[in-house]
Amino acid sequence: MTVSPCSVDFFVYNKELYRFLIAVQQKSIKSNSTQIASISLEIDSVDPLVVLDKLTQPNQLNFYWENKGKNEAIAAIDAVAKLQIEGKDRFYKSEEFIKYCLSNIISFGKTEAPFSKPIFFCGFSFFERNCQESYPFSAATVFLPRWQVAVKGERCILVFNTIINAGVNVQRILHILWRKIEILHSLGFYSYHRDCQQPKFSKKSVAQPDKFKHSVLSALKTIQSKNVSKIVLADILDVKSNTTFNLFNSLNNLRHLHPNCYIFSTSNGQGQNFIGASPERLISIHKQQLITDALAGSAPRGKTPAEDAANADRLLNSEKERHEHLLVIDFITQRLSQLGLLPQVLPPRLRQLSNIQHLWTPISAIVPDNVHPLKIVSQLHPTPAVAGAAPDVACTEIRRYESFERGLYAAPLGWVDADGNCEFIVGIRSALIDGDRARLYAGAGIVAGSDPDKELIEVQLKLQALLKALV
Ligand SMILES: C=C(O[C@@H]1C=C(C(=O)O)C=C[C@H]1O)C(=O)O
Repeated sequence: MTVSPCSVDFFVYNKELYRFLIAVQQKSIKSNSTQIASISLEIDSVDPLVVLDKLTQPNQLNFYWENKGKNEAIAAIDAVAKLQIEGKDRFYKSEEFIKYCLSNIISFGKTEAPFSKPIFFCGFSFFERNCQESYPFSAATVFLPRWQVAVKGERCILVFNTIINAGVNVQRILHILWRKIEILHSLGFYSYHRDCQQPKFSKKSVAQPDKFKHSVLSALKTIQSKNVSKIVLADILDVKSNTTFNLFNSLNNLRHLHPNCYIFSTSNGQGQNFIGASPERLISIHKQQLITDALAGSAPRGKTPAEDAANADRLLNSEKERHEHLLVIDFITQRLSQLGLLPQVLPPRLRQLSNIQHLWTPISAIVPDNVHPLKIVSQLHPTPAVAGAAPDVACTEIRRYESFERGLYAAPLGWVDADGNCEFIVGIRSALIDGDRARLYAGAGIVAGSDPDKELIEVQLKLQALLKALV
């Protein structure tokens, strides 16, 4: 049953909700502490991207997440609780923040439905601190949204989180909720048309290709002489458009162009957005079943089926690419074992995207109750897929070679719920959007045997895939 302010059930619900909110308020008064009421209701289906487009304000944090393969999309708008920090223990502090918030949340509604429990949205940066002072996102942002609209298959769930203390007017809160449901219903018929009109880019600068190739050559020498077997080097593409980038049309393009990737966007509430279409899952945990992707080793898609199959064959049999890939598997299995988990390496396969294909090995494990998802994220980030091997040494080299701030690029981005379910991706194939400017990021793993020309082609291929979607 879905709820709407005009349905017959509305009055029953309204009464029940009123009683619930009054009870939460009484608890807040008794315990002299602020409580968070989390109300979940099934509503008529609406596209979460439309919700984000129509309901978000520029000064609010927001988060968008879509996985077409799993028939899932979530929009999270505005924050009732947030943490923005930096430093070595940012994952641990985020975990503590989430646990503290959860101890003050009281839920109402259909909590057995998908995405009906309070969810915390998280974005971390690649390094524990951003060196570039003007970089617009914190090294860690975690927030509990005020509004969350999620679609899973045919079902659409609204979660409304609201602060309750002695001073709030419960009637007014209910009025805000029903008004929002009315607006959401009015958005149900709205849909996007693909916007293929590329803007005119008045300025487009690839960080000089020669500089990138020079860095690859230099990294190869370091790999020969030092205790590091892989360094992932990234490059940027700065674009200035003649109009402001349209975030929602760009995301709509991304989900059509990359249906088998995770589509994501997060805003800092100050006008900047970090968006992308990532093929790489860092971890997902569903009912204690963890899956992580070892994804490294790349080849272009072919123009014909025969060329495509030949490229795939070459990739699967290339000693260099397999070595690059194995470093990631070894690291992930080691780190999971250190946490007391028993990783199972599943058979290797190909992850074929619209313009590129990767070697892909899913790894699974059962997560014990006492291991929080963010503990696993902190153990796994950064993997050799985006840093190198060993990651610590590789990170020092990355700072030496790359003259730009990685920020949220190649870093964990995702959500965690109250039951330890979560999904985090690695923020690759991504861009920072700021008005009429965009900075696109892409990288490639350098190992002994890497060819600077081929690595540059790989990076450019990845950048182009994203550039095509921006409008
Ligand atoms: C670093 C990136 O991608 C990573 C590097 C890959 C490679 O070098 O083969 C493949 C997939 C990703 O793990 C990126 O896209 O920016």
